[in-house]
Amino acid sequence: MNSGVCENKTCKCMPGFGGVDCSLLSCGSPLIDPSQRPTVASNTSCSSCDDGFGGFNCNVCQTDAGCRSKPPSRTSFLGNEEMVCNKKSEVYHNAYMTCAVRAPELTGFFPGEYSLTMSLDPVNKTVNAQLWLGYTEQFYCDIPNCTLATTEENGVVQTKWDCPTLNCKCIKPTLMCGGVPGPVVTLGDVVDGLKGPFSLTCPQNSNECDFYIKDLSGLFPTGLKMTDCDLGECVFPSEMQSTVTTIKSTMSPGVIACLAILGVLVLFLIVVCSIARRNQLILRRTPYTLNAEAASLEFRNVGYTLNKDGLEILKGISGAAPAGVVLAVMGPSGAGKSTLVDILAGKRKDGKVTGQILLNGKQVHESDIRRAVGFVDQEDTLPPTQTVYEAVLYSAMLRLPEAMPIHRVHERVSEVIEMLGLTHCADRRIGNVTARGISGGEKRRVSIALELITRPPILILDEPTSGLDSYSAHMVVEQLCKLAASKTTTVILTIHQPRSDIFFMFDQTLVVSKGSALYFGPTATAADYFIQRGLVCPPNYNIADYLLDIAMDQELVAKAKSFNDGSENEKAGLSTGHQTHISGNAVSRRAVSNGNSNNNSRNALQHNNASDITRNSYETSVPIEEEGSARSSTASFSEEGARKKQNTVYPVSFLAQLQVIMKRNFQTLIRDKSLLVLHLAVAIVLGVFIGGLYYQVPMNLAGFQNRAGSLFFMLALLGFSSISALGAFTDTRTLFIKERSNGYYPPLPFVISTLLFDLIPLRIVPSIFMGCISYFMIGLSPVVETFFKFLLIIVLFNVATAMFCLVIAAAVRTTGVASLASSIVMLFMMLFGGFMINSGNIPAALTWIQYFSMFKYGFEALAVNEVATSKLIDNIQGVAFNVPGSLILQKLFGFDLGGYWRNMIILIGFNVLFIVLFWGIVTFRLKERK
Ligand SMILES: Nc1ncnc2c1ncn2[C@@H]1O[C@H](COP(=O)(O)OP(=O)(O)OP(=O)(O)O)[C@@H](O)[C@H]1O
Repeated sequence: MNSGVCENKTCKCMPGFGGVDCSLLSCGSPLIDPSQRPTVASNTSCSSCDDGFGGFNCNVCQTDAGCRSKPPSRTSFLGNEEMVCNKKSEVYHNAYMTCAVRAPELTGFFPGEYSLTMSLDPVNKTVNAQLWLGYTEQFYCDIPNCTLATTEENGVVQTKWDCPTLNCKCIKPTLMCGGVPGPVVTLGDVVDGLKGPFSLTCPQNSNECDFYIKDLSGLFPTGLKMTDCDLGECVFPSEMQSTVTTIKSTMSPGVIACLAILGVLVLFLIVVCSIARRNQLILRRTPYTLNAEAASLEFRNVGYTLNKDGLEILKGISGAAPAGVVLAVMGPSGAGKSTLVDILAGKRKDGKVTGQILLNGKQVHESDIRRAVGFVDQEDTLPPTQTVYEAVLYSAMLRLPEAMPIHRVHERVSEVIEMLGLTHCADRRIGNVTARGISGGEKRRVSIALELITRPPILILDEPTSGLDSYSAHMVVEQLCKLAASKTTTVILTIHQPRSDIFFMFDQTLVVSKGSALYFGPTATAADYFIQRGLVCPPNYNIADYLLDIAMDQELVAKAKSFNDGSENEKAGLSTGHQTHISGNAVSRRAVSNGNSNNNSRNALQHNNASDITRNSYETSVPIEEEGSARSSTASFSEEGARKKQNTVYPVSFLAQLQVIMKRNFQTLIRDKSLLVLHLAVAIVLGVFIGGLYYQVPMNLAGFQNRAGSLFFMLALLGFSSISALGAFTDTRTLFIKERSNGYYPPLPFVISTLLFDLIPLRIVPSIFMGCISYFMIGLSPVVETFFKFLLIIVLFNVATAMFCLVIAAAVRTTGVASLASSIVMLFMMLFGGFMINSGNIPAALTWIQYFSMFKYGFEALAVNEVATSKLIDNIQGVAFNVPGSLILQKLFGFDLGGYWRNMIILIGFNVLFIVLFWGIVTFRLKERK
């Protein structure tokens, strides 16, 4: 016992201990050989010590004379020195100490007077300690590898022993360690399991020391105060070389590290913001032009095969849309029109694409095609809470050059809105299935307006007239023809079954049947082409309908294809050249200007001159230049080059993108109040409910259960309310994919804006509301610091669970699967959260699960914060007890009592991890694939 070294039933004891197993106190003085010192019976004290010595076991010198009363056991370095008694806290050779221990928490369980004896050895860097209740030793500890530092800070000198580990042994049977009847609680396991670190701090001119063992900090929240300390060692004066270090800084290394990380983060943000601002200013100063010249698009042998089953959807289709024409791609449903225009627009396809696409006669990269093309999809994906004007304006602000003055942007928006006949509904909200807004046809035109706003060199539209009445369809196609005629934009569109008047507005027609081109050439000569092949359009029959009839009937298709007039170029495929298109264009324009709904193309051919007049009038109706400087599309591409130099392919800077997206998200939040109001209302109602249920809980056994229950229930509510993030994100996800694909903005500003507008109003504010209400109603700790630490944890927890749901929402496409996955994971996290099963009782094979539970960290932090410093006072069957809450937390829940900050940091870690995951998934997964 007591660190004695025993061999062959003989023990060599430490000074102050004796007996066969070193369990008895020895008296006399440490100057006597330990084996010669007189011992006393167990559980009794030394009645007297040698002169000049005192303390529990006569180890502590009191006077210089005492140290000199016997010959020293070692020799002085200087030879003729006499020993002195050093009573200062700075120890040089081997000091002994006896203190009374003040620990109200301990006396609650084990009443009596506590003393601590210690041997402090700076040479061997060890400390040995024994705790006594009365004169009965309860436990002892061997503490190796200590470092000793004596410091002076603000004039106060103090000595601190820091030891990383300790080995303690509880002595049985004793009151504290068990084996005797009486105490409700024993500390045998706790003491035997102590690991450290340990520290002892003794100020110079004080008889009080602080004793700290990390594992016991929960048991003794107010600390273990050592009073009436008596310390002394016999040393030679030459050994007393002071090593006092003066400390200037008052900050701990942890605080300094945190401040340094914070500083680096702030610096990083400042640098990023400065670069972003610089880029914005450069873009604002860059001279701009809008595209003023249409581009041509030629496609050769375009084929498309599905990867999964090798199905050939397109079979070598060729054609061209020269600059400034309208090319219509027609064909029956499923013929491959959408697939073709997707490929022409440079959209990412799942299958294998073959063939060539030439922009302005040159083969360019797919991304260059995407930049040159404005694409209007078959489906309308629009922001439902915006008005028509706002939707077009936001598109303009994201896609027109940032240098363009805002009044010019507004003018351009009004111009496009008017062009598409949307003026009457400009201030109406777009709406969706739940909130009715503008009509389907108006939505179609808004989709076109969003793309038209930038006046792209090529505009590709998939079924722009679907869902429109014949008047609107005519108007839309007419506007597209005007656009093409103005020579600023080439238009390629798919159309299912146009009316004849619309049909003759197209310059070129490509008829697709089962993935092959049946006809490509001027619209006006389509009828003649088929007449030559014996396929005559019946009188009074819409020629467009007749073409579709042929395309659907494989016998007729075969007949058309088998005809050989000797001119391969005139067969379905690439047509002869530019002149052909111009003449075709001229023919069709005539049909438009006459309002001719006659289906026969021969009639159309008779009005060639009128069509030219109409074209001229188109040219004057659409402004070509912006801000006075006309530029070719080549010039526009060099402007792209300037943007590339600034590492951006977007016309507006990152800051401008962020500003526009955030403004739109803010409007959505304000206009679609349901989610915000619901979250706040639920937070308030549930806050009051929890507060009422656990109203002013007392600090007894039942109250302890209620406190822990209320904290866990709060976390459960917040965790499950986070699942709403799934639905909220699913709504915006489709819009993001479409806008990203159309080059509105990159993922980062979207991610930042989504996080800000989900986390602040829907997670942080409601959790603060609920926390504030329930905290004071339940009667949790009134300490201000504890309250703010509580709020910090529930906010961090709620943000982490919401981020987790956002990650699931981004990763899983199906909302049903995403909700199921989130709910199940949430339930498992709850199960392993520390409330439902004690962490010490989890089967070994499953213990790892608890480390993934955000509930565990949140609950442990909340419980430790709330209960660790409080006391549980109750009376069970007449037995009164007064137990520190910390003991219950440790024993009942297996919690680490010093774990508040660690749990908080882990929750922050979860947040950071989920934010990075969310960004990664949005960036690398949420891409349009057709
Ligand atoms: N990724 C795909 N997986 C399976 N089938 C596909 C895929 N892409 C296209 N197809 C098939 O290819 C054919 C052509 O599709 P596409 O959408 O291009 O036709 P469409 O002419 O535009 O029809 P509609 O006028 O009805 O929109 C259809 O039969 C379609 O089912």
